[in-house]
Amino acid sequence: MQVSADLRPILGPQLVRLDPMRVKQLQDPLVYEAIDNLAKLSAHCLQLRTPLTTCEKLINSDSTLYLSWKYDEEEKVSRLLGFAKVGRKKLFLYDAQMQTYEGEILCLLDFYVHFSTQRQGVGKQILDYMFAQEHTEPFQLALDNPSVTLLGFMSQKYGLNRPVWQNTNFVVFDELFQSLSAENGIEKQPPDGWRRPMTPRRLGTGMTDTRWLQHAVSGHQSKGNAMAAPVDADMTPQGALSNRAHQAKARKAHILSSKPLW
Ligand SMILES: CC(=O)SCCNC(=O)CCNC(=O)[C@H](O)C(C)(C)COP(=O)(O)OP(=O)(O)OC[C@H]1O[C@@H](n2cnc3c(N)ncnc32)[C@H](O)[C@@H]1OP(=O)(O)O
Repeated sequence: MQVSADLRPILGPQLVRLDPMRVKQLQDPLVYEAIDNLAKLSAHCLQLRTPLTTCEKLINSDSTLYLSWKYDEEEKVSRLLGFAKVGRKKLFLYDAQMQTYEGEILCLLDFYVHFSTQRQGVGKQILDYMFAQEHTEPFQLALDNPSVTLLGFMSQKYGLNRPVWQNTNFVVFDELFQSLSAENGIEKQPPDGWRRPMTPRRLGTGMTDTRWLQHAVSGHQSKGNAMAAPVDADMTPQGALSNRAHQAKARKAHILSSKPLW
């Protein structure tokens, strides 16, 4: 995304952290437009009707944008290369054994590198910078409805290849739960803001044990959009990389295209 101006005095270094206050302080229509246009490409890539990211939304949110850009001395233009938008969200999660957890976790909400610059290491640079700034390890990140490309990226660049899909379309990695589990018989302390709720009480006759958890949460509550069809719990990496990503994408597209009920 090209801007015919030298953005060095405005943006500073080539990898920049833009929290809502910083975005507000930019006060530069050129930069706002360039970020919004890059976010539109991200939405187009994911076949979303509305961009997940705009500067206006960022200013009014508690999300942070990590932006990679560079100034081309020869052509005297600035180019926005890619961005990652993250935010902390309180999530209710279950692991592959249906143990339940809840806590605040850093979520990757939107991640895009301009198509002309992909597979040149920009995405990894952005996430590495983000992890350092947020004092977070890659396995502690939740991905909001990740694309197949993003799952491949996390596997290849960070060795995270055991995604655990949640009914909310978030994905966390098995390593997150491993880091919380007992070591040498001693239960590890969960991170701040985390607790593992008691095993849910049995419903009905008790014939179903914990199976009800698989289908109990059928839609994204915050979107107010419960769906009739539950997502199949295919926990194999292959299944996660293909079927479930497509299902999640289809569900998200459905949610975005649904007419409001009122
Ligand atoms: C929560 C969410 O935001 S979900 C949406 C994620 N965004 C997208 O899917 C949009 C399209 N993709 C992109 O914008 C980028 O490819 C990103 C952001 C996923 C990664 O950025 P890049 O700058 O390409 O990453 P980087 O160069 O550091 O690493 C490349 C790795 O990403 C993966 N990857 C990137 N593009 C592709 C592709 N077209 N096909 C398969 N794997 C790919 C591979 O693991 C690749 O490693 P390799 O080139 O050694 O095979």
